[in-house]
Amino acid sequence: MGAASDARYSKRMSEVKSKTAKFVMEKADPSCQISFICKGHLVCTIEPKLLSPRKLSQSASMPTEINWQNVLPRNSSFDVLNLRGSMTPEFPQSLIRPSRLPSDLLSTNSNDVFEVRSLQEPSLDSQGSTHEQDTIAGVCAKLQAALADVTKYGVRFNEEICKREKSEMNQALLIKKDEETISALIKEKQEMEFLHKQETKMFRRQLDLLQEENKKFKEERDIAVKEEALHKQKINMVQNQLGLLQEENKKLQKERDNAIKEAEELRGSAGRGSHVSFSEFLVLDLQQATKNFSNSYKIGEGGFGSVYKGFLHNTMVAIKMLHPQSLQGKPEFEQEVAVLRTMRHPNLVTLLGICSEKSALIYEYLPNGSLEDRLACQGGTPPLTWQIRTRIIGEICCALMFLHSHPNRIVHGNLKPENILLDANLVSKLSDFGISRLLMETNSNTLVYHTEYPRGTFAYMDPEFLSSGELTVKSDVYSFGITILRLLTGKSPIKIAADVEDAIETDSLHLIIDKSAGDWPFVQAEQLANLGLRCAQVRKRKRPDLENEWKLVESLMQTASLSVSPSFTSQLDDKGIPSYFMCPIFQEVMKDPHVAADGYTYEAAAIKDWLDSGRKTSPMTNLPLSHQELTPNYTLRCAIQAWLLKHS
Ligand SMILES: Nc1ncnc2c1ncn2[C@@H]1O[C@H](COP(=O)(O)OP(=O)(O)OP(=O)(O)O)[C@@H](O)[C@H]1O
Repeated sequence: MGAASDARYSKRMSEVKSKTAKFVMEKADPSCQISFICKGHLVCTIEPKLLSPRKLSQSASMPTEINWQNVLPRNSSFDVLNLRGSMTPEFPQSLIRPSRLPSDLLSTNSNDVFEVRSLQEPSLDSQGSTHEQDTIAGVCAKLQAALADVTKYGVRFNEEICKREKSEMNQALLIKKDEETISALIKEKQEMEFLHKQETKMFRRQLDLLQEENKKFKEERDIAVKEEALHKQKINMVQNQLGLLQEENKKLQKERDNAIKEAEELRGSAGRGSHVSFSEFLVLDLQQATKNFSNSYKIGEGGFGSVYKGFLHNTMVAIKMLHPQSLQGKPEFEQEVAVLRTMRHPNLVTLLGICSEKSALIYEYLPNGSLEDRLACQGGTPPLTWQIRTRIIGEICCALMFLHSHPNRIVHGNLKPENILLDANLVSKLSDFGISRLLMETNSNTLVYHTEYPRGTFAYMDPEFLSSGELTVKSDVYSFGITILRLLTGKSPIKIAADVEDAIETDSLHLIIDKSAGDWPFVQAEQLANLGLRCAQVRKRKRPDLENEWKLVESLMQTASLSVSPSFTSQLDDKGIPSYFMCPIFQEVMKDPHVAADGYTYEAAAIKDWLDSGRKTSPMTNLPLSHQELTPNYTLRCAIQAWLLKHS
């Protein structure tokens, strides 16, 4: 049994310390051998004493009533091991054996106990022995109960010890793990430090490189800044020089214009030269207007060259550049300039100027492109209505009559929808005078231009001009006829006259009229078809004079109620009258409008009075008039009449 609590153990300990142990030592049966232990160490042993038979009987009769549970405090650290057996008077040493060493008692095996075996001594007398036996049996029973308690307690103790040991082992394991983790962390830290050192080294190297680069960059930037400053200085100088040159150029242009004016004044009315505002442009002007002939400014390409859109002297213009390698281009360029600079008409494209250095022609810009493109609805534009088509026929008729009756007697020579351009209000203007010709009077009093190389667009070309090389006003009438049929049917110009003729003969004209133009009134359509066919006769002598057809054209325009073109109505004066209808001299709505040599339209009586009074300059521009001829402006007259009808 325990000699004392573990806390009190020392190596020199040789006797029991606890009260209970002392009590047991004193009270235990002398036959018992008891070993006292503390913290697993044997402290002392009391040996059993051999008793005399009397003493033995005494002791046998003296019940050993030790209730160990009562003796030992429950929470005592003093340990009572499992004792089993019964007290005997004789307790031979050989019968007591420690089954295990005290340290082994940590085992939970309930059999790990000191075993005490009692030997039943034979009784001395039968009565006394029976009583004695009963007493011993009772004591034994109590002792066994006590031993059972002790066994239970011991098992619990063992369990407790096991738990502690396990937790200690776990702790040890945890400590081991912690140690491992710490060593791993230390290793990692060392690696990190190593890497950090390496990175720091690299970073320093890079920093050095960057600093070097930065230095270089700064040096280069300083040089660039200096160069830029120099460059700017140079640009300023060049700009100043350019400004001076431009001013000088303006002066020169002014001087030149004045010189031309003077020359023309000297030449008098015989002069056929420039009299309307017409300029010579610099290549620089054109470059600025077209962002150096950028492709995004290109609007067309023809046999003559490329056409660009541009903004020149606050005006939108179209610039036609002659192909540098074009052989025919140069004479065409000169022809176009010769014709257009002397003429102004509402249905002729206005030539604003030229750039001789680049052989460029500068026109007013016509935003709706060519009639051919609009008939083909190129770019998704809506189809032209029959009313607009009828008006265009009237306008072109008017332009041709103007050209043919001009003092210079001009034949356009290349009339076709590609050469009819449309302004913002779809008012048509005849363009491309490159192969137009001034007619000469022949011996037979007919006006003809003769060439061995007839040029033009085959489908629209007068067949007699093709075969004879004789260009006359009737050549334009033929082209005009084909253009009328094309506007009426929307068909290709090749064989168009034959197709329309067939349709009329077979009463199927309605089938070939262009439906996209809307509900063309049949009578009107038929009249136009017949007019087209008359003009497109193969024999020129069968073709009509346009003046003779004008009445019909005028009535067609009026019926179509189109004569008031949007361009006329768009500019109304305070009384709501289109300003184009007013005579610039009389300031009244015109009844008989006529175009003068300056391109402006006047009331016939007003301009005649002006000229008869001896004045030789334009009432609008004050510039000399190249001639005194007056041409009726039929389209305008038609427009005025329709407008008056509507507003009466
Ligand atoms: N004044 C203008 N305003 C707007 N566009 C124009 C103008 N002049 C020409 N164009 C555009 O440029 C295109 C080509 O012009 P044009 O037919 O006059 O060139 P060209 O070289 O004389 O052609 P061609 O082969 O008929 O001789 C036209 O179809 C038209 O789209």
